Amino acid sequence: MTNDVRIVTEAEFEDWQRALATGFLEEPVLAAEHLEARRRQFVDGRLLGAYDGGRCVATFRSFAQELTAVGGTAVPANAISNVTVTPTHRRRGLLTRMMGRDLAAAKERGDVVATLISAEYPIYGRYGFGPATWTTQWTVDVPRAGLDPRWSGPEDGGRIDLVDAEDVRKLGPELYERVRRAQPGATSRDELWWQMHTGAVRFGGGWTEPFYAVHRSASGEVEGLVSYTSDDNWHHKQPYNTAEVKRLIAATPAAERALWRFLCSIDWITKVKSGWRGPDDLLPFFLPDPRAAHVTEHADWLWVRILDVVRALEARAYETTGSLVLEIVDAAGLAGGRYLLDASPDGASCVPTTRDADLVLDVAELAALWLGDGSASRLAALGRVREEREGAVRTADALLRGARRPWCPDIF
Ligand SMILES: CC(=O)SCCNC(=O)CCNC(=O)[C@H](O)C(C)(C)COP(=O)(O)OP(=O)(O)OC[C@H]1O[C@@H](n2cnc3c(N)ncnc32)[C@H](O)[C@@H]1OP(=O)(O)O
Repeated sequence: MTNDVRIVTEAEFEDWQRALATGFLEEPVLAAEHLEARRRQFVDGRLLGAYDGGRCVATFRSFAQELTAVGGTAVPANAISNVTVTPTHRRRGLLTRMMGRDLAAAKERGDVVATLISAEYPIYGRYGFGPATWTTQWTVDVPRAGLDPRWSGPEDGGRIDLVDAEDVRKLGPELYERVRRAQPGATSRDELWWQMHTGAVRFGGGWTEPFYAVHRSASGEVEGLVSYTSDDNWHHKQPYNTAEVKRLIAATPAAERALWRFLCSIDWITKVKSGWRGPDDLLPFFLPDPRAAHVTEHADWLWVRILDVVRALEARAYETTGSLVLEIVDAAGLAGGRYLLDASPDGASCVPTTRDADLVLDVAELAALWLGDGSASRLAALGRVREEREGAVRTADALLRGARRPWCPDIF
């Protein structure tokens, strides 16, 4: 029997939510308060469900987002989340049908890309998504770092202040807007995000109220914000506690340095867990001994699916001048074709062309190249980019690679 895939009505939300919790192996029935909180996502989201005899057996949600391209332009993105298929209905093509429907709608609407954070690596490549940002977590062994134990605040006239959740909801959004517009790979946050991440709206159990600290520059401007928790490991002979960073954002390297320095100076704290950082984060090099920062995780993070090659390539910035004819293979028929990219630091044009291709690649490979992280040479070595004109791979690397690696600070 084929299951019906359709848009979920408000009256069906509770059943959809139960299916979602089941797919993510969470308690299937939510407390009324948490259900109401989650219902708020319904307002801004596009919810799909698959139904079997009136019961929801698969879930899918997408919502409007912005993604920062290389150079700082934010492009409209179709963010995908809450993808589940109930274990009794797996491997019958339900995800494929929901994805096909949602991506077609996003293309029709004019979104430039679709984005998601993938639960497992093998799921989304088949739909044209490629891993476009990576994340690294470090644990700092504070005594080993070689920092001056007498530190009592920034030396440059800046200051660190502990603040409350309410202050974070007031100060955070403006700071984050500044940060994400300068950070390729960063995605937008809405008001609900700030409420969820400061405890004002709770989706379920597992919330520990963090400490919040802001960094202000010498002129009083808020330039950095950190939320962190600490474990309860106090021992009367030898305190050894771990501070775990939930989120740390900074608009300047001075604010970034000061916040890490602050975390490493808190009495009793002997370890600082960094949370999800960009793979070329400055953290280890703020420490006199960078080896005190151990990598504990390194993994793919934001997956991107290019829906509109012309607008994607014209939206980003280029450090050098060059042209390339890219042949993009797209099995779903959403973005495939041959495109001539003419790029320079003054801007770029991208148009469909009948000229011979310089490089042939799948749309999934274009994602990382577009966001500045991919190496065309590496992809060519793996056989995922085919060079049709000698030197085209080198041109692609010179044109497309970003000066810093992209980073998406959020999970959604
Ligand atoms: C953005 C997010 O929300 S990420 C969260 C994703 N959700 C989860 O991980 C929750 C647990 N898993 C699930 O709910 C399901 O297994 C899903 C959603 C991953 C897949 O749903 P299904 O309906 O079974 O997928 P569908 O039948 O459409 O499969 C399509 C293809 O992908 C393959 N595939 C699906 N899931 C996986 C997987 N986890 N690993 C490898 N291959 C997979 C299928 O084998 C199939 O391949 P084929 O076309 O070669 O036959």
